[in-house]
Amino acid sequence: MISLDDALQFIRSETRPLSVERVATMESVGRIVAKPVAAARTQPPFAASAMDGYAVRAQDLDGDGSELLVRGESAAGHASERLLQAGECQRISTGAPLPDGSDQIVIQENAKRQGDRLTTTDTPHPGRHIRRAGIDFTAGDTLLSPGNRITPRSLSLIVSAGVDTVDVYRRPQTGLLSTGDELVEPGASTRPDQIVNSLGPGLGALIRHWGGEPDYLGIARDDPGQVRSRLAAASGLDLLVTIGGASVGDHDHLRRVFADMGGELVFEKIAIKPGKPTWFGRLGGTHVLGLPGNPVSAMVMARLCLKPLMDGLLGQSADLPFLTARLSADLPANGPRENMIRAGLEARTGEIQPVSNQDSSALSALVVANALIRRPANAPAASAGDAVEYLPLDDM
Ligand SMILES: Nc1nc2c(c(=O)[nH]1)N[C@H]1C(S)=C(S)[C@@H](COP(=O)(O)OP(=O)(O)OC[C@H]3O[C@@H](n4cnc5c(N)ncnc54)[C@H](O)[C@@H]3O)O[C@H]1N2
Ligand code: MOO
Repeated sequence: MISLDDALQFIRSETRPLSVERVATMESVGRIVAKPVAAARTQPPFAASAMDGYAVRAQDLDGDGSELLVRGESAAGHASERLLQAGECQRISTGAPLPDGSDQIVIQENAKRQGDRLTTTDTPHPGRHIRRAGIDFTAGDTLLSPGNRITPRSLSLIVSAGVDTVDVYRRPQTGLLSTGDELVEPGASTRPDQIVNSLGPGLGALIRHWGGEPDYLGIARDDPGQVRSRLAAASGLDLLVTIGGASVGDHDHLRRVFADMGGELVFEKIAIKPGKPTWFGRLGGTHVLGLPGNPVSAMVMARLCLKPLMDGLLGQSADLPFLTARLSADLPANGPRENMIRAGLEARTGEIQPVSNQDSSALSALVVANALIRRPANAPAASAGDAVEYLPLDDM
């Protein structure tokens, strides 16, 4: 058995970023940037008013009731053609281009207008209420860098910059294979001795959420021939995730068939709870990650191993973002396996506490939890108030 850290080291050394493809900006949310994204235009493209009011020449203001002649208007989308002359001002709206000759905005609250006469007691402050051209970015500026995930926020940014396409890493094509005679697909009628294949949809959603393209390969029954044909169907994919059949039972054929087909094992068994039977290898050019069938074990190990594996394929850091919090309850000494305790982190107090049900089949407890407390192998008992490492579960 190896440690989680060693398993992650193997995963890192086995994975390389996938090839790069060009996608339309409008379709790019969730993708990982592979090449720097540069602005195709400057924003704002012109000096613009930040307020509704009047564009003036600062030198025309004396702070003592200056009187100006209102001539012309600059509205958003309708730039004024007029050059502002001495003693003149122009009506201007927020976001409208500054007329040539003006260098200050008087907001309308600070002015009194009668016909084409404007009086204001504003003092001269060149640049007041003006957005210079390019205060957001200038054409050619790098807006997004390799490794950045395109979010709704960054989509708005690159659309404003006139970027039509983005070079991103190809999505990992990820096969997903359930195994077991007891499994029934969601929605089908079930006998009392059957179990709904809940991990198929759950892991499929995680694969999509983490930037992959899931390819569901169905349920392989506990039959070596069927397991073989499903493994063969994964050839050509970047990654195959198998569920169940990872342990040592008489009906756990997966690992034997994988070896018969020439699969090369990188590691088997991690000294961790839950998730000990997790294994990792390669079949042809396809990475294979074997997750245990117990639902909590599978979900936890997906977070701990599948996410870093996919991150590696997507040119991302494969590190797990552990944080620190204070315990609000005592913990007993830990055994020889590192323990990932399902826990609730109270955001208000920053305190963390295990949820009551730690069974590796209890999805209800995983859903109540929002974090995993990491207890090192053989850790001594811990007391309320002690600092512990935890992993937030907010991205799953
Ligand atoms: N003698 C030993 N027995 C077990 C060991 C061991 O070391 N020695 N390890 C235990 C641990 S730890 C785990 S975790 C489980 C993992 O077993 P498998 O990966 O072989 O999983 P299965 O036996 O196929 O299933 C276990 C459990 O999970 C349910 N399951 C399976 N697939 C799904 C699915 N797609 N959706 C929902 N539920 C699923 C299955 O019905 C079983 O209840 O082994 C221990 N045994
Ligand atoms: O991890 Mo098994 O993963 O302890 O139920």
